[in-house]
Amino acid sequence: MASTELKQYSLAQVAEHNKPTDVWMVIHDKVYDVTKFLAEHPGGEEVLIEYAGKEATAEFDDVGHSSDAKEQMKQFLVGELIEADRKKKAATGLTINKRVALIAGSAAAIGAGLALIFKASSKK
Ligand code: HEM
Repeated sequence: MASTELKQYSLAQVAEHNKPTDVWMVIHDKVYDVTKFLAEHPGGEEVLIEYAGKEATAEFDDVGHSSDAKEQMKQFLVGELIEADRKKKAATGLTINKRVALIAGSAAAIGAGLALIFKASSKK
């Protein structure tokens, strides 16, 4: 797998790169060193510095970055987050499980409701 070739970093290690002269950040569990990109970022260097050493996935996605931007960021990839620190993924997994549970629960409730209606109407 390609991802196993990437260097593994913890959030604590990424957090050490939190100065305007040394900016790392986490986007979708990947670790980026955007220090050399600061001055070129069309969205300005301030936002990148603000997220120096931090998780910036939600903010990156909120901007609705173009596919060009996503292509460009590959140049700054230095590694990926260690499995234990990938909170976002675990949370998404839970959300999907919850959704499935909700749908299954609703289906059961509708089924039970229909059964009651049938029972009631067959008594008449
Ligand atoms: C490696 C990481 C990043 C790359 C390569 C990147 C690249 C780009 C590019 C190419 C644009 C121009 C518009 C587009 O093509 O979508 C842009 C705009 C922008 N970016 Fe980023 N970006 C990165 C990270 C971030 C992060 C972490 C934030 C916020 C915390 C951010 C905030 C913005 C904003 C606010 C704009 C301006 C949008 C506008 O003016 O409409 N970017 N970025």
